[in-house]
Amino acid sequence: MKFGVVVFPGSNCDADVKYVLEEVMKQPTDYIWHQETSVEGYDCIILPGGFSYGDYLRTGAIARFSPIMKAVEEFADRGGLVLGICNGFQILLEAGLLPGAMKINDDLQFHCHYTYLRVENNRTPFTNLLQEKQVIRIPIAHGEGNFYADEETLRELEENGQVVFRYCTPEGEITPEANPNGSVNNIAGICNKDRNILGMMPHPERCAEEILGGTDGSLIFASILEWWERGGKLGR
Ligand SMILES: NC(=O)CC[C@H](N)C(=O)O
Repeated sequence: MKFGVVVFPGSNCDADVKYVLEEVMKQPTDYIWHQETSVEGYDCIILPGGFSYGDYLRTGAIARFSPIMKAVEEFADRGGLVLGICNGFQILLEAGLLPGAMKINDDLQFHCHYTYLRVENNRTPFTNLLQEKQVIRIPIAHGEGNFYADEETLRELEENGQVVFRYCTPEGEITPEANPNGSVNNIAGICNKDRNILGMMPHPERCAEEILGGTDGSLIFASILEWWERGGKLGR
């Protein structure tokens, strides 16, 4: 399976993602500079974390106009897998590839620490090796992760099973205390209706090896490979 990691000016998790895909998951992986106009030859595109364009205006608001984003959108329209991590999630929202918007964390602080996530939907290419309601531990690092959607959009997200991860306690309870940024309904990650696009604020690439203190992140990448090996089908 061939991965492409898009590099925007200000991306800073691109090398981490490439390292995990190549060294831990053993998959061929290229960087794709944001001024490229094609993603041909790739099976999964990752928009990594960072501070594209210095987070000016709003996070992701400028990067969404990078030439590569048109190719990413067409790739996603054809059913291609797209994973946006943190700033990548923010870019997907700004690009309209996922619904909703990101606000500054409600305490105005940058949060950089582990969080617990409850898996709300394991019937996606990104979560098929996880159990429904399984609690995983993945770190966040952001100042603008306060996901917001209007009532109608939120209802649709919930009804369609598009909420993939929620911040929770270590026991899997959804509480305000477990929510690091004020995100509506404790949402940490969502997918599109077709489930081939996932945006998540936590960083799976930062916990894919024991030496880094956790391996839960590797389950996301392993799920993608599993899905691919099944010929792009879900279910066990
Ligand atoms: N780790 C990231 O992707 C970073 C941050 C992001 N741009 C923010 O909200 O602060």
